[in-house]
Amino acid sequence: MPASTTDRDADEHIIQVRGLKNAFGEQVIHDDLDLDVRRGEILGVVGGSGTGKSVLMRSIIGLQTPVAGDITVFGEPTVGREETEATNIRKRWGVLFQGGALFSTLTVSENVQVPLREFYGDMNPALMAEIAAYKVVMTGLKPDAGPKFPAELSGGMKKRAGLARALALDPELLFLDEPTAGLDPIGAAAFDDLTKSLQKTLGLTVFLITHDLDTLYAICDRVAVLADKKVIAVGTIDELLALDHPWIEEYFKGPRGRAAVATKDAQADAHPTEIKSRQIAASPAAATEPAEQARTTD
Ligand SMILES: Nc1ncnc2c1ncn2[C@@H]1O[C@H](COP(=O)(O)OP(=O)(O)OP(=O)(O)O)[C@@H](O)[C@H]1O
Repeated sequence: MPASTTDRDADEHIIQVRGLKNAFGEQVIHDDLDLDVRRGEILGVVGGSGTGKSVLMRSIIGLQTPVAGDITVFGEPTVGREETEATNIRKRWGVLFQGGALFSTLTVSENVQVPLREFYGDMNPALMAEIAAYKVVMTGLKPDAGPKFPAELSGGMKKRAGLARALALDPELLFLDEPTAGLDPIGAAAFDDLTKSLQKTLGLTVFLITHDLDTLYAICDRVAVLADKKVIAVGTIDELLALDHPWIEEYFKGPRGRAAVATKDAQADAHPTEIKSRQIAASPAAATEPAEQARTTD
């Protein structure tokens, strides 16, 4: 039987948010916010500090109960679901929280195994360790990172370890909250390349909160702008600039925005047949090298 229009839309939009309202006491964070995230895209989410980017992410993944509104992920409603019903949806996404949020008393391998234990507690421990080792290497860390504790890792390595944990369950959807914050420019660029490469090879959809203009230009298919308690615009950067909105103009055409464009253009000129944001391999070494190039953040 052919899929109905509704089914097709739900399939195309991995995340659908309608009429979202969030408030903490008198402070209204979101009011009548709508957003669609398309299958297979990297959606950058930007907005001034405190506009509610992280609260939006937490609402989508069920850590924040909205005052009003509907959220569907993979076509399934997530607001007000019973824990047991939500589990099947939660298995299909991975989350990298701001700062990595690794458990400091667990090794990298044990951190990566946390979601496996949560959702597949009866899995053979040797298999869990094997899966963890695979995810560690997949994120560009050396195999010997597995037995290390977070305190023994650089900032870039911690982010990769957090990403390895987010990938533990082979998710279809990845949430990244400011993944390049605190990284040096080369480490940040390498992390961007890693994200793009994972999106392509694993067919991931990525919801990416960032303040990093280089990341937006380098890897995001579309960008959603949060302001005035809503998503005021979604589109490619060119589409957003055509809107003539003062905040968007200021954000993308300010000095840092211009620097990000200049970096992108310079690299496109250097590699006219393959427009790569930065020619930095997503290698473990790159994540720990000192800064050598300019990088722009807002
Ligand atoms: N648990 C909470 N209790 C009360 N207020 C909260 C809570 N979580 C977030 N807020 C408030 O909600 C607003 C939005 O926070 P949020 O962390 O989503 O902003 P953001 O856009 O991600 O900011 P930034 O870019 O600085 O990380 C802020 O004013 C914050 O203080």
